[in-house]
Amino acid sequence: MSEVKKIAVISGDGIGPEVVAEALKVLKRTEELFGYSFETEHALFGGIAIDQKGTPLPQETLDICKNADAVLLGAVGGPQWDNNPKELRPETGLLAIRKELGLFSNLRPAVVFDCLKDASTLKPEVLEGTDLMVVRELTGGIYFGEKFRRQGDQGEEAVDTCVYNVTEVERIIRQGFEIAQKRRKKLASVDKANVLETSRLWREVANRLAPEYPDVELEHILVDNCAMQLLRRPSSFDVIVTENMFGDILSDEAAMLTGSIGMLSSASMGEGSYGLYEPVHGSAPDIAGQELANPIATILSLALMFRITFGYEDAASAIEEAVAEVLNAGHRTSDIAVDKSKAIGTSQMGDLILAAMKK
Ligand SMILES: NC(=O)c1ccc[n+]([C@@H]2O[C@H](COP(=O)([O-])OP(=O)(O)OC[C@H]3O[C@@H](n4cnc5c(N)ncnc54)[C@H](O)[C@@H]3O)[C@@H](O)[C@H]2O)c1
Ligand SMILES: CC(C)[C@H](C(=O)O)[C@@H](O)C(=O)O
Ligand SMILES: [Mg+2]
Repeated sequence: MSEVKKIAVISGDGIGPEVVAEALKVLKRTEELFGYSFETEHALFGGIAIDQKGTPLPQETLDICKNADAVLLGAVGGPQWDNNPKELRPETGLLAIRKELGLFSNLRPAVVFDCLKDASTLKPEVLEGTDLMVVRELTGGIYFGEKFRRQGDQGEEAVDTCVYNVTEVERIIRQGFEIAQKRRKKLASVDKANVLETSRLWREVANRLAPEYPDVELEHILVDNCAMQLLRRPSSFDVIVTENMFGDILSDEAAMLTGSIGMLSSASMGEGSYGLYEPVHGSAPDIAGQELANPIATILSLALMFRITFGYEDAASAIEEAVAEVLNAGHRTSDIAVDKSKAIGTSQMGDLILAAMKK
């Protein structure tokens, strides 16, 4: 019997509980098939925590996460909290949990499944062979800089500051190089060095580190051009390393290469093997409670947890192969279905993936 691994489970808001429920079914199936043991502990987070505990990130939730080996997160947010003051917003909790757990590196793989090429809005021949990884800096930049309002000469002003120190930049760019070394050895460092001082520091650091990774081909690309090239030549990208806000935007763009944001998984890491795993998508209030959510992003995030935090490559591959098998057999949730009338629901998709899992 293997050692019991502790997983903190945060369902959150909107479709969060629906997609996490499917991932937990897969977790249980993994125990049965491979003999691994997991202990799960559920914690309140986001809008539901604001309603029940008066804060998006209760101390108890943070403690449960810190005591676990990994965290599985659904999504947070919703219109009912959109007009709350900053400290009572679900998204504030999301930034706080990333910071508190030291998760500076957010890995967002975007892989185009052959059978889903017709689900994308782009031409299939453009998507052919696309398999890229966005490495997004997650605990710095404009998300975490000082923010305030003030009175200016022409009325009220709002200020968001973007700060990066050299240590923050160096550790994430090293991540980019190291991940590229294990892949196709191409690194696109994305910045706005023609305008932003933080980006000029970013580029200097990338150039300084490059000689330490002579096997990796480094390309600098401005973020506006990168947004365009992602649609023009997506398959030419291997690893993209970029700052917090650019990574947020480019990863949603990359989602559409795969057909839907419901396909995009993510891992948020610090220095060690501890990680938080969540789909890239949000709480999708427009489809919540209707069995319409695609659970694959969350299920694939669980596969990333098995691979990266626990080193359970067999279980990770079993999940990924089961997802591919179900998609190849033509099953689709409505976000990736060409013929929406044949689409299946959230739990049906989860059940099919379970059934397809093999040792
Ligand atoms: N990590 C997170 O928890 C996270 C991430 C992004 C947004 N949010 C929050 O979620 C709320 C909604 O944000 P949004 O609408 O901009 O982004 P969103 O990702 O929730 O939804 C964007 C669109 O994609 C669709 N979609 C998303 N996930 C899907 C899935 N699994 N299956 C099928 N369709 C899916 C939605 O129906 C919607 O049309 C906001 O409160 C936002 O702050 C949270
Ligand atoms: C909800 C929001 C704060 C979050 C982010 O911008 O990081 C989300 O868009 C994401 O991509 O995880
Ligand atoms: Mg985002």
